[in-house]
Amino acid sequence: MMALQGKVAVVTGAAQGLGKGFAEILLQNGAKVALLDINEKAGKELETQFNEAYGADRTHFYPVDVSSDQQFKDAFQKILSKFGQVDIFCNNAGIINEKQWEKTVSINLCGVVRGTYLALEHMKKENGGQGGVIVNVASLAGLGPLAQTPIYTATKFGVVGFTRALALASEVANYGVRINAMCPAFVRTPLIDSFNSEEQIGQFMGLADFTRSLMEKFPSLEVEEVSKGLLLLVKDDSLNGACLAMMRDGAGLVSFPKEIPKTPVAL
Ligand SMILES: NC(=O)c1ccc[n+]([C@@H]2O[C@H](COP(=O)([O-])OP(=O)(O)OC[C@H]3O[C@@H](n4cnc5c(N)ncnc54)[C@H](O)[C@@H]3O)[C@@H](O)[C@H]2O)c1
Ligand SMILES: CC/C=C\C[C@H](O)/C=C/C=C\C=C\C=C\[C@@H](O)[C@@H](O)C/C=C\CCC(=O)O
Repeated sequence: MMALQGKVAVVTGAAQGLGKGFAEILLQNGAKVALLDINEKAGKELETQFNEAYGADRTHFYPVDVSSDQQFKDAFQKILSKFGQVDIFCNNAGIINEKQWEKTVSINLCGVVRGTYLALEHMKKENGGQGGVIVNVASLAGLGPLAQTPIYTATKFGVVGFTRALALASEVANYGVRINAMCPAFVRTPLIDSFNSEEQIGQFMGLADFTRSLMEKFPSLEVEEVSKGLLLLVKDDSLNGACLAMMRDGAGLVSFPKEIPKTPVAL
């Protein structure tokens, strides 16, 4: 298991919700944490709260829009200047917006790619790096379709596929970096109210009751429960290319079929 004492972690979308929970559990386990978020007010307030709770200078906030290549790169350099290294990188920032769907893709998928590649360039052994672990936050909607949010679903399937492919590349090329994905079902954060917002859901508002039925099938998890899943994917150094599915009735590592289950058709 990876010891976190003295390690340096980066968490995107850290100002609230799951990202705040992930940052806190990493701090509680001895890591220093760089908080990245587009919400500057909330991020600065959380930096102060965490420094008071876990010791001065254990946390620093960096205002970053993960859809901006330059902002992400600039922040990463500032993090290296302040902390000297990055051992853990959690790409968590994400939104639901089926109307501004290019924005959703740019944040949920492209933002994860940007963060992953920044971390990988720093961590991989062929670049003189010390190795490390990257956790990309997908969703249960990255394993099965969420009818009301086809674009969000596409981004999460993309995060799962990208993570698994890069984990395989890391194994084959011996990068010394582990890359895993988290696939939680509904979690009690402001994000899940999106399904009721015409501004975010647009043409799919008529499917709100279908999502409500899914919320009955998958009762909401608490941030604290999901944060334990992050800790597992960070600490268990046997896990690379793992997808952790998390639902109220339990969590499990997804077993992807070696062969695609299919019904033969005559062509
Ligand atoms: N809440 C759920 O039910 C649930 C379930 C599965 C997966 N997820 C995923 O977990 C992640 C976090 O979701 P959450 O529920 O905590 O949502 P949230 O809305 O509570 O928090 C998201 C955070 O990301 C930040 N953010 C948004 N756009 C950004 C950008 N362009 N650059 C930087 N930061 C940005 C926000 O300011 C906010 O602090 C998302 O990727 C989401 O898809 C959420
Ligand atoms: C409005 C959306 C709110 C939050 C999005 C967040 O990512 C939460 C997603 C939660 C659940 C998604 C469920 C998707 C369900 C279906 O695709 C279905 O096929 C189930 C998929 C896997 C089944 C797991 C199981 O039953 O073992």
